Amino acid sequence: MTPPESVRRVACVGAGVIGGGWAAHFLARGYDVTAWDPAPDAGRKLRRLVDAAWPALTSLGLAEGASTDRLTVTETLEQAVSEAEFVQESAPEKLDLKRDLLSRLDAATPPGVVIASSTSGYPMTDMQTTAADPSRLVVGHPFNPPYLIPLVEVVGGEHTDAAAVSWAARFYEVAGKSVITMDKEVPGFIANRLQEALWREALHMVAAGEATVRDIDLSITEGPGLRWAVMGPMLTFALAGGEGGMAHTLDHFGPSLKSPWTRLEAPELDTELYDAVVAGCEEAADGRSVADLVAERDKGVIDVLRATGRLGREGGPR
Ligand SMILES: NC(=O)C1=CN([C@@H]2O[C@H](COP(=O)(O)OP(=O)(O)OC[C@H]3O[C@@H](n4cnc5c(N)ncnc54)[C@H](O)[C@@H]3O)[C@@H](O)[C@H]2O)C=CC1
Ligand SMILES: C[N+](C)(C)CC(=O)CC(=O)[O-]
Repeated sequence: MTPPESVRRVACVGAGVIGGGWAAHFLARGYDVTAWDPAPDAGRKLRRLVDAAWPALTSLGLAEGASTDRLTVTETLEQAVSEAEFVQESAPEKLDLKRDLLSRLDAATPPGVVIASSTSGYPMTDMQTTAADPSRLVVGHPFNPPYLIPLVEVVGGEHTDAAAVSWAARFYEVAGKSVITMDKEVPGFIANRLQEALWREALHMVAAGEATVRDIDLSITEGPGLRWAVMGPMLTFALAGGEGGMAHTLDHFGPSLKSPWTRLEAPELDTELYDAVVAGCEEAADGRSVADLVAERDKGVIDVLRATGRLGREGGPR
């Protein structure tokens, strides 16, 4: 198994929105990228996506030797992976298709090479059922576009070797990604469960004529979204408790979790959950006081407002 730090050749199988974004990311990080996709015009679309992303990636800073010339679009899947040291699968989100494809990739990829799926939510346990060597199959779930959004969620299936999960996590770090490695297989992983919960509520409100699509998006971009680029939902709500932190937030706003207006089944806010959330926020604060966190949040929000041209307009941020 090639050490993650020594990988030079990456294969991207499935080169649509996400596979193309992965190819752009790996190219910008200086890798040789081979890509295969069965669509007749996939190569042209892939090169168009990469060329469109390249100016932004150049402005962000390319790795030494990075070049779009290091992209090779192959005629067959087997050619794409024959010398790959890592494989990123980004085919359609269809379970049977992924099962068959991962088996094909397993058969065609040199032994010991980790194969990661971009799946948005399928457990690897459900996808690795027919592969001859399921031990090297992991989930490496990206966020669109992978060449700009750093997060990748890594998790194995029941038959995945723990070494493959840790290898993949390390490789993604070396390749410039922000990695969350999950110990438990949870459909939808972490971020999709969170953002799709919000999306479900938004769809309910549109269906009930309670909010327009425009107002739903504005409610985030002009509200919580500004904070979420700087601080996640837990620490953000800890600051809602002022000096009392998350403990006060839970005491003050916990009962509203059971409000009749919510459509989402709320967990029982029992002592175990209460203590876990409070302790988790204290750990995340990492010694920073509430005042430190408030200052950090406010600076970050101002930076985001400025970066998105919303600072200083008449009437303040809009
Ligand atoms: N679009 C998004 O925002 C995100 C998508 N994902 C995941 O990435 C994967 C790909 O999604 P998208 O890129 O959005 O879809 P897409 O439809 O843009 O691209 C899928 C590509 O797969 C190709 N393809 C079809 N059958 C194939 C096969 N048997 N083997 C290889 N390639 C095949 C298609 O020609 C197409 O180019 C899915 O698992 C999706 O859940 C993950 C994160 C975000
Ligand atoms: C819409 N989606 C479920 C495919 C989104 C993702 O999986 C991650 C993202 O890019 O938000």
